Amino acid sequence: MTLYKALTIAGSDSGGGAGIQADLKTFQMLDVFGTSAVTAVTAQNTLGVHGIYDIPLEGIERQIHAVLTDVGADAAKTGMLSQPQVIELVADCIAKAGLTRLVVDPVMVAKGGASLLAESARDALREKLLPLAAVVTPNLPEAEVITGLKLSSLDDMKKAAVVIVKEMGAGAAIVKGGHYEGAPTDVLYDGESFHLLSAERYETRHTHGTGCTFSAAVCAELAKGRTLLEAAHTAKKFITLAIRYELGIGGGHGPTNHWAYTRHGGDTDSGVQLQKELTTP
Ligand SMILES: Nc1ncnc2c1ncn2[C@@H]1O[C@H](COP(=O)(O)OP(=O)(O)O)[C@@H](O)[C@H]1O
Ligand SMILES: Cc1ncc(COP(=O)(O)OP(=O)(O)O)c(N)n1
Repeated sequence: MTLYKALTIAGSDSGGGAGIQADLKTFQMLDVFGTSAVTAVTAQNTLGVHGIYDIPLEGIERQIHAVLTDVGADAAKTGMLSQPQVIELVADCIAKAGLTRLVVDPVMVAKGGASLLAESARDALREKLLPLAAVVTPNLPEAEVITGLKLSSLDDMKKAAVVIVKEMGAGAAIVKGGHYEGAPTDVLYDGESFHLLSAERYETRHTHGTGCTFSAAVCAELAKGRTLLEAAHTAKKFITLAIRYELGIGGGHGPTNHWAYTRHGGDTDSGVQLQKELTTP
């Protein structure tokens, strides 16, 4: 059996629902060996973020170096990067390592409202990291910040995806529709065509870490050599089931269920629709 490996460069969530913890659980459930470089430690639970402790730059660089020079990585993803210097360092490490299967989840704000990326880091994100990404996975508010566009329709989401790819140099973009009212439809643009990934919306407060889990699933599938479309389709099924089969943990925004995809017949039971769009915005 071939062993595939993926590296996550992100923040630690002590509550286990988002960040490094969500990424490693997702890699494991999708049969990919996970490694990590922690950028910041958060004291966090389902009720919110109670403290943020940044890891010194040298510590981040050494973790990435230790992983890449020995274990290796077939793909990598980034999550909470906190500060502009961290983005610059991570971009430099990724470029030097020649890692091309890179998923950038441009984490900015946690569900409870805590800021996970300094405003001063936004330019570095756009200029240094996005051009290295095979795919960028912003939610609606993140896509608005990155592009400066106001997004209130599927057509707007398509326009934002085009800007991220054509003007900012990312290989592809998946603008996620979890914050959009109605069915949670995500727009994938790969520089040529659009695909819509849609599913039923589940009314639940247990959606902490949905973005981390989704992007980690894309990363795991890319590590196995799947195409971006295949990876996004699996990731959408993974997150849809993880939300549907909620665990009911904690008194606030609880974590999603990382076991659900394998325990509930992921490929048959998710109800996810993948549709190629024939119109352009
Ligand atoms: N209530 C929900 N029901 C079903 N799918 C959802 C729900 N909320 C989010 N999703 C899906 O979860 C994934 C993560 O999206 P989103 O919540 O927008 O990201 P983030 O956690 O970065 O804010 C997307 O595929 C989105 O469509
Ligand atoms: C350490 C850490 N990283 C990322 C997030 C944000 O995760 P996300 O998947 O966007 O989910 P929500 O926090 O929005 O539920 C985080 N909270 N902590």
